[in-house]
Amino acid sequence: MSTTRTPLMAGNWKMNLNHLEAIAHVQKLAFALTDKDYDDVEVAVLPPFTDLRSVQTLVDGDKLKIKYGAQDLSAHDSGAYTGEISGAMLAKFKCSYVAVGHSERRQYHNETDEVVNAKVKAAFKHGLTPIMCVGEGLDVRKAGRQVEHTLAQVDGGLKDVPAEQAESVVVAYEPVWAIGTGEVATPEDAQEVCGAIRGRLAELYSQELADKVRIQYGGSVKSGNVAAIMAKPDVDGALIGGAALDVDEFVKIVRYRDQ
Ligand SMILES: O=C(CO)COP(=O)(O)O
Repeated sequence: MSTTRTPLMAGNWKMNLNHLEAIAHVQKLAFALTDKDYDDVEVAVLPPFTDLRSVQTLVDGDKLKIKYGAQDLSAHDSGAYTGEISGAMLAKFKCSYVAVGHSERRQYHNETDEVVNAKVKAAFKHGLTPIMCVGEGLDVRKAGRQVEHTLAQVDGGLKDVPAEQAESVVVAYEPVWAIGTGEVATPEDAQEVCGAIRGRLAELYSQELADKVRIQYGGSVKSGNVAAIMAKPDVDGALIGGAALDVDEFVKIVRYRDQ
Protein backbone atom coordinates (compact mmCIF):
# COMPACT_ATOMS: atom_id res chain seq x y z
CA MET A 1 0.00 0.00 0.00
CA SER A 2 1.00 3.60 -0.47
CA THR A 3 2.70 5.36 2.42
CA THR A 4 0.50 8.41 1.93
CA ARG A 5 -2.72 6.57 2.76
CA THR A 6 -3.22 5.46 6.36
CA PRO A 7 -4.43 1.86 6.31
CA LEU A 8 -7.88 1.26 7.75
CA MET A 9 -8.49 -2.00 9.57
CA ALA A 10 -12.20 -2.26 10.26
CA GLY A 11 -13.96 -5.09 12.06
CA ASN A 12 -17.45 -5.75 10.74
CA TRP A 13 -19.08 -7.64 13.59
CA LYS A 14 -22.19 -8.39 11.50
CA MET A 15 -25.04 -9.67 13.73
CA ASN A 16 -22.78 -10.76 16.60
CA LEU A 17 -22.05 -9.50 20.14
CA ASN A 18 -24.81 -7.93 22.26
CA HIS A 19 -24.10 -4.63 24.00
CA LEU A 20 -22.58 -6.29 27.08
CA GLU A 21 -20.32 -8.43 24.93
CA ALA A 22 -19.46 -5.32 22.90
CA ILE A 23 -18.26 -3.54 26.04
CA ALA A 24 -16.05 -6.46 27.04
CA HIS A 25 -14.70 -6.73 23.49
CA VAL A 26 -13.84 -3.03 23.09
CA GLN A 27 -12.27 -2.90 26.56
CA LYS A 28 -10.03 -5.83 25.69
CA LEU A 29 -9.16 -4.28 22.34
CA ALA A 30 -8.37 -0.90 23.92
CA PHE A 31 -6.17 -2.60 26.50
CA ALA A 32 -4.21 -4.48 23.83
CA LEU A 33 -3.64 -1.65 21.35
CA THR A 34 -0.79 0.78 21.94
CA ASP A 35 -0.16 4.32 20.70
CA LYS A 36 2.25 2.88 18.15
CA ASP A 37 -0.55 0.77 16.66
CA TYR A 38 -2.65 3.88 16.11
CA ASP A 39 0.31 5.74 14.58
CA ASP A 40 0.53 3.13 11.86
CA VAL A 41 -3.06 2.13 11.29
CA GLU A 42 -6.57 3.44 11.78
CA VAL A 43 -8.65 0.93 13.73
CA ALA A 44 -12.44 0.82 13.54
CA VAL A 45 -15.24 -1.43 14.67
CA LEU A 46 -18.67 -1.70 13.08
CA PRO A 47 -20.96 -3.18 15.73
CA PRO A 48 -24.71 -3.78 15.47
CA PHE A 49 -26.85 -0.65 16.01
CA THR A 50 -27.86 -1.74 19.51
CA ASP A 51 -24.21 -1.71 20.65
CA LEU A 52 -23.31 1.73 19.38
CA ARG A 53 -24.27 3.69 22.49
CA SER A 54 -22.20 1.37 24.69
CA VAL A 55 -19.21 1.61 22.38
CA GLN A 56 -19.55 5.40 22.22
CA THR A 57 -19.61 5.62 26.02
CA LEU A 58 -16.37 3.66 26.30
CA VAL A 59 -14.62 5.55 23.51
CA ASP A 60 -15.69 8.97 24.83
CA GLY A 61 -15.11 8.15 28.49
CA ASP A 62 -11.59 6.87 28.03
CA LYS A 63 -10.70 8.98 24.97
CA LEU A 64 -9.94 5.83 23.01
CA LYS A 65 -8.49 6.16 19.54
CA ILE A 66 -10.69 3.35 18.23
CA LYS A 67 -13.16 4.62 15.63
CA TYR A 68 -16.59 3.10 15.27
CA GLY A 69 -19.51 3.09 12.92
CA ALA A 70 -22.58 1.22 11.76
CA GLN A 71 -23.14 -1.56 9.27
CA ASP A 72 -25.94 0.17 7.35
CA LEU A 73 -28.08 3.32 7.35
CA SER A 74 -31.35 4.44 5.86
CA ALA A 75 -31.40 6.29 2.55
CA HIS A 76 -34.03 8.55 4.16
CA ASP A 77 -33.51 11.32 6.70
CA SER A 78 -36.53 10.71 8.97
CA GLY A 79 -40.18 9.73 8.87
CA ALA A 80 -42.35 6.67 8.35
CA TYR A 81 -39.65 4.08 7.68
CA THR A 82 -40.29 1.44 10.32
CA GLY A 83 -37.17 -0.28 11.52
CA GLU A 84 -34.72 2.03 9.81
CA ILE A 85 -31.90 4.07 11.35
CA SER A 86 -30.99 7.44 9.84
CA GLY A 87 -27.60 8.95 9.18
CA ALA A 88 -28.52 11.77 11.58
CA MET A 89 -29.05 9.23 14.37
CA LEU A 90 -25.65 7.67 13.69
CA ALA A 91 -23.99 11.08 13.57
CA LYS A 92 -25.55 11.87 16.96
CA PHE A 93 -23.73 8.79 18.30
CA LYS A 94 -20.53 10.25 16.83
CA CYS A 95 -20.06 7.39 14.39
CA SER A 96 -17.20 7.97 11.98
CA TYR A 97 -18.05 5.28 9.45
CA VAL A 98 -20.96 3.41 8.00
CA ALA A 99 -20.79 0.37 5.74
CA VAL A 100 -22.99 0.71 2.67
CA GLY A 101 -23.96 -1.98 0.19
CA HIS A 102 -22.37 -4.92 1.96
CA SER A 103 -22.93 -8.02 -0.16
CA GLU A 104 -25.17 -9.44 2.58
CA ARG A 105 -27.39 -6.36 2.26
CA ARG A 106 -27.35 -6.65 -1.53
CA GLN A 107 -28.15 -10.36 -1.37
CA TYR A 108 -30.68 -10.62 1.48
CA HIS A 109 -32.22 -7.15 1.33
CA ASN A 110 -32.17 -6.65 -2.42
CA GLU A 111 -30.05 -3.52 -2.26
CA THR A 112 -29.37 -2.32 -5.79
CA ASP A 113 -26.69 0.10 -6.93
CA GLU A 114 -29.40 2.81 -6.85
CA VAL A 115 -30.09 2.09 -3.18
CA VAL A 116 -26.37 1.98 -2.42
CA ASN A 117 -25.95 5.33 -4.19
CA ALA A 118 -28.77 6.89 -2.12
CA LYS A 119 -27.20 5.56 1.08
CA VAL A 120 -23.72 6.82 0.15
CA LYS A 121 -25.26 10.28 -0.37
CA ALA A 122 -27.17 10.02 2.93
CA ALA A 123 -23.95 9.11 4.75
CA PHE A 124 -22.09 12.12 3.37
CA LYS A 125 -25.05 14.40 4.07
CA HIS A 126 -24.76 13.53 7.75
CA GLY A 127 -20.98 13.75 7.98
CA LEU A 128 -20.35 9.99 8.02
CA THR A 129 -17.69 8.31 5.91
CA PRO A 130 -19.24 5.53 3.86
CA ILE A 131 -17.36 2.27 3.45
CA MET A 132 -18.88 1.34 0.11
CA CYS A 133 -18.72 -2.41 -0.43
CA VAL A 134 -18.39 -3.90 -3.89
CA GLY A 135 -17.38 -7.28 -5.26
CA GLU A 136 -18.42 -10.17 -7.47
CA GLY A 137 -20.03 -13.52 -6.82
CA LEU A 138 -18.59 -16.87 -7.80
CA ASP A 139 -20.36 -17.09 -11.18
CA VAL A 140 -18.97 -13.73 -12.25
CA ARG A 141 -15.48 -14.68 -11.05
CA LYS A 142 -15.63 -17.97 -12.96
CA ALA A 143 -16.63 -16.07 -16.08
CA GLY A 144 -13.60 -13.78 -15.57
CA ARG A 145 -15.84 -10.70 -15.37
CA GLN A 146 -14.85 -9.59 -11.84
CA VAL A 147 -13.32 -6.26 -12.88
CA GLU A 148 -16.17 -5.23 -15.15
CA HIS A 149 -18.78 -6.26 -12.55
CA THR A 150 -17.10 -4.48 -9.66
CA LEU A 151 -16.43 -1.29 -11.61
CA ALA A 152 -20.12 -1.13 -12.57
CA GLN A 153 -20.91 -1.19 -8.83
CA VAL A 154 -18.39 1.62 -8.25
CA ASP A 155 -20.01 3.69 -11.03
CA GLY A 156 -23.49 3.05 -9.64
CA GLY A 157 -22.61 3.68 -6.02
CA LEU A 158 -20.85 6.98 -6.74
CA LYS A 159 -23.28 8.33 -9.34
CA ASP A 160 -23.54 12.12 -8.93
CA VAL A 161 -21.37 12.09 -5.81
CA PRO A 162 -19.24 15.25 -6.03
CA ALA A 163 -15.45 15.07 -5.80
CA GLU A 164 -15.39 16.92 -2.45
CA GLN A 165 -17.24 13.94 -0.98
CA ALA A 166 -15.84 11.14 -3.11
CA GLU A 167 -12.29 11.92 -2.02
CA SER A 168 -13.07 10.65 1.47
CA VAL A 169 -15.06 7.53 0.54
CA VAL A 170 -13.60 4.17 1.52
CA VAL A 171 -14.19 1.41 -1.03
CA ALA A 172 -14.15 -2.17 0.25
CA TYR A 173 -13.56 -4.83 -2.39
CA GLU A 174 -15.12 -7.97 -1.01
CA PRO A 175 -15.45 -10.86 -3.45
CA VAL A 176 -18.60 -12.64 -2.28
CA TRP A 177 -17.08 -16.08 -2.79
CA ALA A 178 -14.37 -15.24 -0.25
CA ILE A 179 -16.68 -14.02 2.55
CA GLY A 180 -16.97 -16.35 5.49
CA THR A 181 -15.81 -19.26 3.37
CA GLY A 182 -12.15 -19.46 4.32
CA GLU A 183 -11.54 -19.05 0.60
CA VAL A 184 -9.31 -16.00 0.46
CA ALA A 185 -8.54 -14.18 -2.77
CA THR A 186 -4.86 -14.30 -3.64
CA PRO A 187 -2.98 -11.05 -3.15
CA GLU A 188 -2.84 -10.84 -6.95
CA ASP A 189 -6.63 -11.25 -7.19
CA ALA A 190 -7.08 -8.47 -4.62
CA GLN A 191 -4.61 -6.19 -6.38
CA GLU A 192 -6.18 -6.77 -9.81
CA VAL A 193 -9.57 -5.46 -8.70
CA CYS A 194 -8.38 -2.85 -6.17
CA GLY A 195 -6.04 -1.42 -8.83
CA ALA A 196 -8.89 -1.34 -11.33
CA ILE A 197 -11.10 0.47 -8.78
CA ARG A 198 -8.41 3.13 -8.32
CA GLY A 199 -8.13 3.45 -12.09
CA ARG A 200 -11.88 3.97 -12.35
CA LEU A 201 -11.82 6.62 -9.62
CA ALA A 202 -9.16 8.43 -11.64
CA GLU A 203 -11.40 8.30 -14.71
CA LEU A 204 -14.51 9.42 -12.82
CA TYR A 205 -12.73 12.18 -10.88
CA SER A 206 -8.96 12.67 -11.10
CA GLN A 207 -5.74 10.79 -10.43
CA GLU A 208 -5.12 13.04 -7.45
CA LEU A 209 -8.47 12.08 -5.93
CA ALA A 210 -7.97 8.40 -6.75
CA ASP A 211 -4.61 8.46 -4.98
CA LYS A 212 -6.27 9.70 -1.79
CA VAL A 213 -9.04 7.10 -1.59
CA ARG A 214 -8.53 4.08 0.63
CA ILE A 215 -9.46 0.76 -0.92
CA GLN A 216 -9.85 -2.17 1.43
CA TYR A 217 -9.90 -5.88 0.73
CA GLY A 218 -12.37 -8.08 2.60
CA GLY A 219 -13.05 -11.81 2.58
CA SER A 220 -11.57 -14.35 5.01
CA VAL A 221 -8.81 -11.97 6.14
CA LYS A 222 -6.81 -13.45 9.02
CA SER A 223 -3.48 -12.75 10.71
CA GLY A 224 -1.90 -15.40 8.51
CA ASN A 225 -2.84 -13.86 5.16
CA VAL A 226 -3.15 -10.13 5.86
CA ALA A 227 0.51 -9.15 5.35
CA ALA A 228 0.70 -10.54 1.81
CA ILE A 229 -2.53 -8.79 0.85
CA MET A 230 -1.44 -5.50 2.44
CA ALA A 231 1.84 -5.66 0.51
CA LYS A 232 -0.08 -4.92 -2.69
CA PRO A 233 0.12 -1.28 -3.77
CA ASP A 234 -3.61 -0.61 -4.11
CA VAL A 235 -4.77 -2.36 -0.93
CA ASP A 236 -5.08 0.14 1.91
CA GLY A 237 -6.64 -1.93 4.65
CA ALA A 238 -9.07 -4.72 5.34
CA LEU A 239 -12.71 -5.18 6.22
CA ILE A 240 -12.70 -8.12 8.55
CA GLY A 241 -15.67 -10.28 9.53
CA GLY A 242 -15.15 -13.49 11.48
CA ALA A 243 -11.56 -12.80 12.56
CA ALA A 244 -12.59 -9.43 14.05
CA LEU A 245 -14.70 -11.22 16.67
CA ASP A 246 -11.53 -12.60 18.24
CA VAL A 247 -9.68 -9.69 19.86
CA ASP A 248 -6.26 -11.36 19.79
CA GLU A 249 -6.62 -12.20 16.12
CA PHE A 250 -7.89 -8.71 15.28
CA VAL A 251 -4.92 -7.14 17.08
CA LYS A 252 -2.56 -9.33 15.04
CA ILE A 253 -4.28 -8.12 11.88
CA VAL A 254 -3.83 -4.49 13.01
CA ARG A 255 -0.13 -5.37 13.49
CA TYR A 256 0.08 -6.90 10.03
CA ARG A 257 3.58 -5.52 9.58
CA ASP A 258 4.78 -7.92 12.31
CA GLN A 259 3.18 -11.01 10.79
O1 LIG B 1 -17.90 -9.65 4.92
C1 LIG B 1 -16.80 -9.46 5.42
C2 LIG B 1 -16.50 -8.18 6.08
O2 LIG B 1 -17.45 -7.20 5.77
C3 LIG B 1 -15.77 -10.51 5.45
O3 LIG B 1 -16.17 -11.50 6.32
P1 LIG B 1 -15.12 -12.67 6.72
O4 LIG B 1 -13.87 -11.97 7.16
O5 LIG B 1 -15.81 -13.42 7.83
O6 LIG B 1 -14.91 -13.49 5.48
